[in-house]
Amino acid sequence: IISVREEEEENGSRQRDDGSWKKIREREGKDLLYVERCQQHRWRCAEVTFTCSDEAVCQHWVSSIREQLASNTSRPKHLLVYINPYGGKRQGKRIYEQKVAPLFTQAGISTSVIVTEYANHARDHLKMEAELKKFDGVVCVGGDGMFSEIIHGLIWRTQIDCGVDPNSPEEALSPCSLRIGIIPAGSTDCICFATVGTNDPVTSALHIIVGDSQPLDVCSVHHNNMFLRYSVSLLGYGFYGDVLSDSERKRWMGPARYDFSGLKMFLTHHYYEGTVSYLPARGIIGTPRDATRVKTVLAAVTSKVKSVCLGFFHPESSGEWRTIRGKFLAINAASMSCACPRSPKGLSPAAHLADGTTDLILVRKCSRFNFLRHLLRHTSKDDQFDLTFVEVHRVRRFRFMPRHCQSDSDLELDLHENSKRQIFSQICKDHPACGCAPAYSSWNCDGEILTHTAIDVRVHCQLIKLFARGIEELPVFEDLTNPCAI
Ligand SMILES: CCCCCCCCCCCCC/C=C/[C@@H](O)[C@H](COP(=O)(O)O)NC(=O)CCCCCCCCCCCCCCC
Ligand SMILES: Nc1ncnc2c1ncn2[C@@H]1O[C@H](COP(=O)(O)OP(=O)(O)O)[C@@H](O)[C@H]1O
Ligand SMILES: [Ca+2]
Repeated sequence: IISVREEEEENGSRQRDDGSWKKIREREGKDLLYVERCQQHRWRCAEVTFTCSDEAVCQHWVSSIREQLASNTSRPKHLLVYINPYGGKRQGKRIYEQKVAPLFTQAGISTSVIVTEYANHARDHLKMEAELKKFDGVVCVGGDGMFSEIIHGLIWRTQIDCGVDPNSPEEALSPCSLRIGIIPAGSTDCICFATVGTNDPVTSALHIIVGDSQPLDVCSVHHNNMFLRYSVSLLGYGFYGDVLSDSERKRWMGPARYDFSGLKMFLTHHYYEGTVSYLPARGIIGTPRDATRVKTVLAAVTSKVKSVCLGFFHPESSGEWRTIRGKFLAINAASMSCACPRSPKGLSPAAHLADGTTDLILVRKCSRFNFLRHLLRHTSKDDQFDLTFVEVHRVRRFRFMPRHCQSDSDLELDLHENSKRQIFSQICKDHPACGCAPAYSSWNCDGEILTHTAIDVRVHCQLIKLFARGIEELPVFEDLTNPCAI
């Protein structure tokens, strides 16, 4: 139930929102607004009118429904809304005003709305000015970049308030208590799509109104013990880093810039050398190669319950660091599936939202034809990891070092090759058309470019919470309280 509304008209008929006329019965009716599930994870606000000849009974219904709604502590009552008017197709403000604000009003939610005036406005407002105590949640109207601003502000502020040093890579960060709602109005909107199942402003608004809660893992990214950024979706070096760098110069093209740059970078076919080391996740249920997708926190909780029962759940137990050196077309860390309309199953279809791990996907140097096979599998049912040049590991922590940054002793091992390369790189500078790979790519961190290439990444389990419930893949009326039923 979203809310209950009392009919005001006394006589005849009245016009509905859609223009049609509705007959008012003899007695006043009570409209009940409720959530209706539609296709493909979409939700809509539906309406049903109840009438009763006894006005006292009627009033009793209304007041008890209102009391129950008011006493529901998971539902937000005051929200702080940030709108990026320049994200995606620049429709953020219109989307919020036309589709979302009327629903919040209907549900009795009060809002404080800030339309951002410059990049990082929302982040800095949350970091320093916002009176967070007044609110039950934050709403982000924009794309993944705008969401990234919001979490940077909120996580930073929470650490300062809790006396935790946000710069230290070893520090356990304090979880943020305010939930975040995402109204999709960006270009990719993968964080919304992967946590709600669709990019639809009304559906997102309804998840906020009913007070859903979905914990989410956050990766912290450091360079030489210096904090760089947080990431919740994709950290991508090589292909996705290059696509992002190239597409930033084509912002005027709107969301199509990614397809243009994607094609360009596919044809450019650069590979990068470096060393990846990682700490494999131990004691968790599931692997990135699981055919069955388990995305809802419910399923994650269920597997925890099962593993506790079986006695092998050790959240902190980790193995030894492992190291892989090579030439890569792409190094991707997906902390969630990264599903989006371009790839409805995402970069790592079985990634969990809230298990404290990220899926590290290494795509080694291969032919253009093979890389295309890998890319195309993101759009079909075929397994994108089932290729000899692709490997995937579920990890808690990883580091990357581009070859040119490696220590002297490492490089001495490669001395012979290195001197050859220096000669060739000079030739390449003189003849740029020779197609030799450049030394560095950049990291795409949730759609923002990182300033360093050598990074240390650590997953912080369930650091933030969203107004979402993961993608529902279970029959709606199954007994969700009984783990054995799932
Ligand atoms: C041939 C078709 C291949 C399709 C492969 C699609 C894989 C798509 C996986 C996308 C993962 C996206 C992860 C999310 C990243 C976002 O954080 C981030 C920021 O979003 P925002 O702008 O909303 O703020 N978005 C991005 O970095 C955009 C990544 C987009 C990648 C598009 C790649 C298109 C590839 C086209 C290759 C074409 C080859 C054709 C050969 C004939
Ligand atoms: N008022 C503003 N003017 C310019 N840039 C902004 C403004 N508000 C936010 N931004 C920045 O715009 C960038 C893109 O925002 P986003 O909402 O993710 O759209 P898109 O999905 O199209 O990239 C983000 O890096 C964000 O920091
Ligand atoms: Ca995860």
